Amino acid sequence: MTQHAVSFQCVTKTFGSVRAVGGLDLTLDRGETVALLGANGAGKSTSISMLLGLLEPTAGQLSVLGGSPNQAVAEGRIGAMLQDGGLMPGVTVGALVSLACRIYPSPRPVKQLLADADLISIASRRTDRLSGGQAQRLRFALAIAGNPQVLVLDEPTAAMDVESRRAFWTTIRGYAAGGRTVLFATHYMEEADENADRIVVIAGGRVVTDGTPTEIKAAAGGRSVRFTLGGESCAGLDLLPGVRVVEVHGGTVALRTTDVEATVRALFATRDQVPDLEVGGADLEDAVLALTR
Ligand SMILES: Nc1ncnc2c1ncn2[C@@H]1O[C@H](COP(=O)(O)OP(=O)(O)OP(=O)(O)O)[C@@H](O)[C@H]1O
Repeated sequence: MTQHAVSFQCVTKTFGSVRAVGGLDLTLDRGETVALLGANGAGKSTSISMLLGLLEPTAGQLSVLGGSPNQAVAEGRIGAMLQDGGLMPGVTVGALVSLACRIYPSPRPVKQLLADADLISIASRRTDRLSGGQAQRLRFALAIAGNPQVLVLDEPTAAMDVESRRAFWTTIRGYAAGGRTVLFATHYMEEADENADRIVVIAGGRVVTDGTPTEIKAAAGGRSVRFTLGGESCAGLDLLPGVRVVEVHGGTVALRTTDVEATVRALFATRDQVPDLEVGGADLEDAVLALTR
């Protein structure tokens, strides 16, 4: 029996002439929280659908907790929150959560679920009267009703404002802290940066980058040092320690560096002055773009 929570081995999926997933090799260990990033059409949703047994791979092997996706779904060992997961209309939040619990062999207690998803105050509200954020919290409760070891979230916070998003991630982190595996697809880089142990970037349904947020930012030379040239030449800036890229816009220079301290020290050693110096935080979005370009 495999140790992996999730394993894709050379998985492909084609729809007619469209190759949505082109040989995906990816394993997730138990207890990991992994962000799946990629441009529109990169194959994130298709991969997630195969993981949940909603689509059959055209070729390759896929397993969840050592068994097939369908087996894991039936046993409540994998739960999911999908982008357009419909909610049964005309019933209350509490009734729908109770109903979901009855489907699974070892569900979480209904009260616990309502508390985990912050639904207690709206338990008697009808599901078709919920705000976008409340509906997402309900989808989250339904996703964890079977107490799954693997939780899959496809752009879970797309309909949420900043505050709801923050509260939602606190809840997810609490759930993941019990040794569960969480895989989430997102377009929000800061969400991946703040919440994932590991970031996997896919393009054409294949992994192009896989590492911790820090590793990915470092690999792309993710920090920037900016200053005003003030009449001085930019010759030699590309030779400063750590510098990977030199960009000059008007009178401003931006250096992308893997070693901010060494770069700044060398700058001061080689110039009389470094006006308007700014050190930019590592930017995951830039890093991912640089690595997928
Ligand atoms: N049922 C389908 N029939 C035909 N083509 C499909 C089907 N589902 C997906 N595709 C195509 O497969 C590719 C991958 O789509 P997918 O939805 O998996 O990407 P994604 O990374 O989830 O994109 P997004 O970020 O926009 O949600 C796209 O080119 C898409 O048009």
